[in-house]
Amino acid sequence: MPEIAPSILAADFANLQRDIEMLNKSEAAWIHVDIMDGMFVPNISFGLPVCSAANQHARKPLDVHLMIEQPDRYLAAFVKAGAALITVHYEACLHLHSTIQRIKELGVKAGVALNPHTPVELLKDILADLDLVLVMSVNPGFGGQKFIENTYKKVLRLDGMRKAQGLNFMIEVDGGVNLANTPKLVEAGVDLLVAGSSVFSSADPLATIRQLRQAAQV
Ligand SMILES: O=C(CO)[C@@H](O)[C@H](O)COP(=O)(O)O
Ligand SMILES: [Co+2]
Repeated sequence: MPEIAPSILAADFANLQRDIEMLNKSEAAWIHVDIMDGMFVPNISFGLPVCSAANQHARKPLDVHLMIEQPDRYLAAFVKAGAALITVHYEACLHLHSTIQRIKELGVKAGVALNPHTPVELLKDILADLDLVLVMSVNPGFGGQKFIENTYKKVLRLDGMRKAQGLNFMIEVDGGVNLANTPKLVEAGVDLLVAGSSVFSSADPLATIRQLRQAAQV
């Protein structure tokens, strides 16, 4: 069943505990944590202390999306800070296979994210090692951007590769996800939908998460 991972990038940082407690009560399956270093992406979000603080209150697993250069330097620290799943960017890893093995050795799930211009076919020889592939549906770095329509085709191709290889990694889509595009994304093969501004900018975030989950039952 497709699940929802609200991104706390769009939460009220001055009331982060309140917003995480709201997510605890919600139908969200994961809490998405966006880490940006101002180098891999042109924005700085927050780092280890905020991830740790979120983890102290979260009763859902943390899905940590590392938008940072040379992520190997921080893998162990993010596991200590509460990550249950760590996703690194294909474009940020020179030795991706080795990075994925290190994440797994640390005892958490391992994912790879692809920027909008990166073809899913480049992952062919590492798919069997992955728990998740994150298809970026905006250019990484900011919340609140417009969904890129080519994402559907990428997800369809990735789902085809998953079936052809008999694998069961999850497909996650991140950026501009809303009630309107959720059904088509699920039909294309998405298992996990990240939603930042569509949840936290809505009048009733709890209801929006419920509606996103319903929209995903296609
Ligand atoms: O990784 C990112 C952005 O780089 C995302 O996780 C955003 O935080 C999603 O925000 P919305 O597009 O849903 O507002
Ligand atoms: Co993200």
